[in-house]
Amino acid sequence: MSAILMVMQTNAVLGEVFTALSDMEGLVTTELELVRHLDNYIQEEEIRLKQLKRFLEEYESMYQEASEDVSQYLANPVNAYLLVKRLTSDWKQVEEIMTQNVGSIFVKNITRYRSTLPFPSDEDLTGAAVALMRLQDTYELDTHALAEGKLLGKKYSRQLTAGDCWELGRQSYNNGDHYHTVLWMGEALNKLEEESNKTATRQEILEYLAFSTYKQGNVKEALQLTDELLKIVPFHQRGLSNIQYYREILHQQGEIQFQQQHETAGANSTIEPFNTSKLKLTKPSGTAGIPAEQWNKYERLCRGEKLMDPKIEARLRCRYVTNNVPYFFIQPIKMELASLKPRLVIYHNVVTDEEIETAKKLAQSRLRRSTVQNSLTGASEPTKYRIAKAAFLQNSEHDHIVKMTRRIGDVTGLDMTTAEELQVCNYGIGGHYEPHYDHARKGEVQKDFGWGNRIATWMFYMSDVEAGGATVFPQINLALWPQKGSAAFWFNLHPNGEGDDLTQHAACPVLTGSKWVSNKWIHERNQEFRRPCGLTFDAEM
Ligand SMILES: O=C(O)CCC(=O)C(=O)O
Ligand SMILES: [Fe+2]
Repeated sequence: MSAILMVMQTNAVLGEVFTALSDMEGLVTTELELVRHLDNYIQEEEIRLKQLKRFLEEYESMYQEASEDVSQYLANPVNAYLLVKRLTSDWKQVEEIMTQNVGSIFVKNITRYRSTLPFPSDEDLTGAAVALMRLQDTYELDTHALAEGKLLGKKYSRQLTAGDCWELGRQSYNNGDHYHTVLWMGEALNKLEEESNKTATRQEILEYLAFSTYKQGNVKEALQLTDELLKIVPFHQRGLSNIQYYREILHQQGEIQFQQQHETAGANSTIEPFNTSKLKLTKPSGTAGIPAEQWNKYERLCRGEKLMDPKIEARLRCRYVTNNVPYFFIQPIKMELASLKPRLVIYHNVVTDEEIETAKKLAQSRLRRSTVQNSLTGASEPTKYRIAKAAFLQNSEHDHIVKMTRRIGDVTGLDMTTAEELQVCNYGIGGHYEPHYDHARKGEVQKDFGWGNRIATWMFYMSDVEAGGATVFPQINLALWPQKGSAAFWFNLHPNGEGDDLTQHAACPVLTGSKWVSNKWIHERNQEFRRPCGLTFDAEM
């Protein structure tokens, strides 16, 4: 991935809802409203049907009476009158009730709600499905366990139906992701067998599963699946041409004999569970541009694997610091050394719960899908590299923000007047930020504040995260686990102004819970006497 530079804000509509958990909470209210509407609608329809039933009963009983002896029945002038009445004015009422369109009134009301309540879009659905796939890959989650609503051995949600699995497979297929299509269509196929009320059809599942199985390089299995599809729908156009194609490939590979080419591949008449472990499947690797082994390390760190050299780890200590700030003499700050090279520290209890609440509240209504600045064009655009929402807060907005900024200045000894505004960031389902550098690297365009490059990053952790969501540094085998109230600090640039490539870092996808962080990017200008520039790369901070 070309390094991502400035993180900006936009009003981009794509995936506006699913990208932050705080906005997703609004969807629960939306759903409650819809449930209430549907309930009212059903009640109204029931009243309507009751009225019709009353007419029916009356018509039936009158008919019964009349049919016993028609002429005697009609000899009664009242009966004659009632018969005429029933077939004229009464029937008009029946027709009116029958044509009452209660549904469309409710639909209109709901449409009106769409502008006032948060509603997810199709992009949100795709985004949420992609996020689930990302979690599955990063944390090596088993498809079947996920479909059972289990995460890390714990039952979290209700089971997915065959139809739900099919939909996840279809979303993956539409994204050109055949690996996850096979996993989820396979699960859909197995789930379908257990269902008494079918939520998908075998035919629909097989159509996707067969093709994606082929795309993943399993021609023989694709042939069998297509064969099964053709047993259900013998004239399936695409199925017929695909099976021909698969047979030719297998024949060329010497896998089947010529006479077998026109025979069915011996698909079983009994339905066996579909077993993906027998297939050759290739997991899509991360973002283009990040070497596979680096991506692999990033994922391992996210999963909590310990990769740091124990000798280095043994040199990491905790201590209390005062930085010669009188206030800190009374209450020293607990500093934990997380890495020596580059020097990276964690400060504990450096932001209060009240300050966190203020920052979240101020940001809440302004959270926008994070965009990144394209390093070639300089344009800000929404991206799959960073799925989160962010807002920038000015010091003038609240005394708490001033205090937070001042504290960063006091602890780091750096000048805050050239720092960027405080960026508050919330991650939603599978929200993440792929490996990147905070500073502009050689040849890259960064929004120019006239303050030089981002010399250092200060990041407050404003929440704990139930599972996942670590900040990892793949080049130095380091994972930081969010701890509400603490902050991470590191220099992105060497003292000579060159970027430090070892500071590459990423936000792992959030598995469960909600993650809030806030970044203060500190710039080079005005730090000349606070962090004198050096000539070497290795000068200590
Ligand atoms: O959320 C995190 O853990 C890291 C965020 C980050 O690296 C960034 O916003 O630049
Ligand atoms: Fe970053």
